[in-house]
Amino acid sequence: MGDEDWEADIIKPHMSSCVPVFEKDRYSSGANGDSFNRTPTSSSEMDDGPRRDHFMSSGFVSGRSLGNRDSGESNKRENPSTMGGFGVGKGFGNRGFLHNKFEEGDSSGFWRESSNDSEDNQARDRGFSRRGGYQGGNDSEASSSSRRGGRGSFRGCHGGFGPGSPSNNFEQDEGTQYTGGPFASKRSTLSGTGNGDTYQSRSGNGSGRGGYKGLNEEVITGSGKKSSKSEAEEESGDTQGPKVTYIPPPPPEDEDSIFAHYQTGINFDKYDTILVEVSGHDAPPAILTFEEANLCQTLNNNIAKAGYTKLTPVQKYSIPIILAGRDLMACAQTGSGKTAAFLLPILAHMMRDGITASRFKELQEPECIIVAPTRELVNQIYLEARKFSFGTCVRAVVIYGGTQLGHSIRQIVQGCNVLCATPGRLMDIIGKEKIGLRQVKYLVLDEADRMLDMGFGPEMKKLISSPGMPSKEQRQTLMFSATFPEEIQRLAGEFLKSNYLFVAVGQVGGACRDVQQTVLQVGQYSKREKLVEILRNTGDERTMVFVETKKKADFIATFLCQEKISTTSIHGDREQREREQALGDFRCGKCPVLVATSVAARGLDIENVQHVINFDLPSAIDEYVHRIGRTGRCGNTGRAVSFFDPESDSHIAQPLVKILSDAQQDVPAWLEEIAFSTYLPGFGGSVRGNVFASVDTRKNYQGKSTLSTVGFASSQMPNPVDDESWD
Ligand SMILES: Nc1ncnc2c1ncn2[C@@H]1O[C@H](COP(=O)(O)OP(=O)(O)OP(=O)(O)O)[C@@H](O)[C@H]1O
Repeated sequence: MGDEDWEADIIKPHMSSCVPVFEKDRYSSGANGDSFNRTPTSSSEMDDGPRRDHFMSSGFVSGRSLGNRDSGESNKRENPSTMGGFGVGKGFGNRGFLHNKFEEGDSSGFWRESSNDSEDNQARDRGFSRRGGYQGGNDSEASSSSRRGGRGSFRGCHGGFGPGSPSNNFEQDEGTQYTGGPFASKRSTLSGTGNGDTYQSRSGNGSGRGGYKGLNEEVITGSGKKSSKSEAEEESGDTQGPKVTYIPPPPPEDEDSIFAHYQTGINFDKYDTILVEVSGHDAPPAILTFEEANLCQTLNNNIAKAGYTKLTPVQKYSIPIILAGRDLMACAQTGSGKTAAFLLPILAHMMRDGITASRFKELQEPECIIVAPTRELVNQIYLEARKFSFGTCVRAVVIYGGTQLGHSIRQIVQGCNVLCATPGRLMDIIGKEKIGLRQVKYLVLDEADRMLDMGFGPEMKKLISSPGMPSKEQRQTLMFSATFPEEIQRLAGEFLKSNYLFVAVGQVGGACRDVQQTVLQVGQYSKREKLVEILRNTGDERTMVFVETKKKADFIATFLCQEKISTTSIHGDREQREREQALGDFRCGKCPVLVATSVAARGLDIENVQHVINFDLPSAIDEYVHRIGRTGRCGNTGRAVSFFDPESDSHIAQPLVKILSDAQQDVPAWLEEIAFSTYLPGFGGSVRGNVFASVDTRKNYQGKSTLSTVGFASSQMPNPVDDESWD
């Protein structure tokens, strides 16, 4: 099979016609076998048979098996951007209205699979074909449950194109979808029965997600859920299927490790020039220094030990707002310190108000619950919470899916004041009555737009209506993200008091300007070659390569290993142990290349990621913003290169041009042309992921800007205008 066919072929029912030789020992695990950083043991391995076939086979065989051993602000807002504009001198100019070659709904393009990597759902897959790296088509695990059966059969096929009956095993329940033309909303899912020999289209119901694609959620049914089982059940591993036994290693306890941090970059001081807008009534003045926050001594010590000397803009504005007890929706660029912006004032309040010191109890009642969409991210937030609460009686706990439920419970019963959790595991633990909600004073939704969208929104609604959860009037609810599409902002109203404040640092949804963005036109079939070329030039620079599907992540990771580029991968089909190992290998530089799906797009704060490559562009522009935000953090500079394939990516051309323009990046003329040719007059409207909420959307309710704008330092804060009309 030719290179060109590999992606198309994996979605064809005649897949069995491609039965590459399974080379079980090709990449036998080394002592440290959790990553892909192996090279073929002999050159002949690279040469047996056509090279492309070789990649194909080992990509899916070895990729799977390898990876799966258990083993001051300015006083005004700058250039407020107008929606739908392509400003900053990079407009469409006189390009004329070209014939739209990639018309909407034109499904002649390529199929594309959704990677469906919503983190909380991956546990359902654990223990399957990956164990031992190989299973035949008639995967014995397929019988463990009907649902698992379906998966098992697919995995059998996926896991090695083995000697079973792969022709019957084409089944994918992960939301494979067509991408037609621009703004394609057709979302078809190849699904199947236990035998997996049927295509079952789910197009039309938009998978309950309003027909947009690409956020990698797995929770997709007409009711907004993918399967009849709750995410919590799937995540816990406590229902059907093999029990999850993974217990994550405890983080280092020594002070040096707890306070380890990386340096702020040369552009950290430039944060001061970013313009900030605060909307809502009676916003407290911003603070300029940590001292002004009047935090307790222990917190101040911890801040100093963490190496923080200066506040970032989102911290300057959010800390006093939270200290004043107000609800908040804050939008600030990636890597600009949102985590400390909510943790510090919450901890300060807890210290001030006094908390029940941690002690063993079967039912714990935390004062603060922080939810975030991915396991790795909640873990990271937990480490920050642990750092800032060091030496206090506040005990932070983290729980997330893919780990042993008993382990989560054991962590909790020892005492829990601040609970960092993924939604599924949280609901599970609440259901098991290990967590009571009556004492919750602070509810934080990090990556809030993601937490409120169709994937997690239902869980979040369940959470706020769970027995005991104080009403929004009685708790403080805080939402943070780098992106806040309009429709999500509207949904947020249900969670927030009506007088919540909205902080916008820079352009809402804008990309971090410290990231140099390049878009290259690369056809589907040239992407790998281009990728290798770039990686050879970047040498040991830490690089994240984003792809759209889990399978492709394995495939590309294996391919890169074959090219002798030390690579690991992270995606939702990997076991939690493997995900953490992969991240560890990437963090420490053992594998300088991490191939990832969007599961790693948000929040991850990894030192020295110099480079992000969008091998596949995401479907939604907000995802793009988060992905490239893995580099250029905390004042450091970074680079992002995106492969744009006009056949499949034209739907994102328009918002991409806007993101580039707003970040004062060069916009290639060809991209402008594509964007213009796919121009939708209503752009800025309702196509999910292409929405730019340049403001607090409460303004838009009135069709006029009626909110106070207080982008001022504390001493210059004007009185907010009276505006009761919108709340
Ligand atoms: N005031 C500060 N001084 C120095 N470093 C800081 C400061 N605030 C945050 N940092 C560091 O900056 C890095 C990025 O912070 P953080 O992860 O909170 O960003 P974020 O805005 O939440 O990003 P994302 O949108 O990607 O989630 C972290 O390593 C954090 O420790």
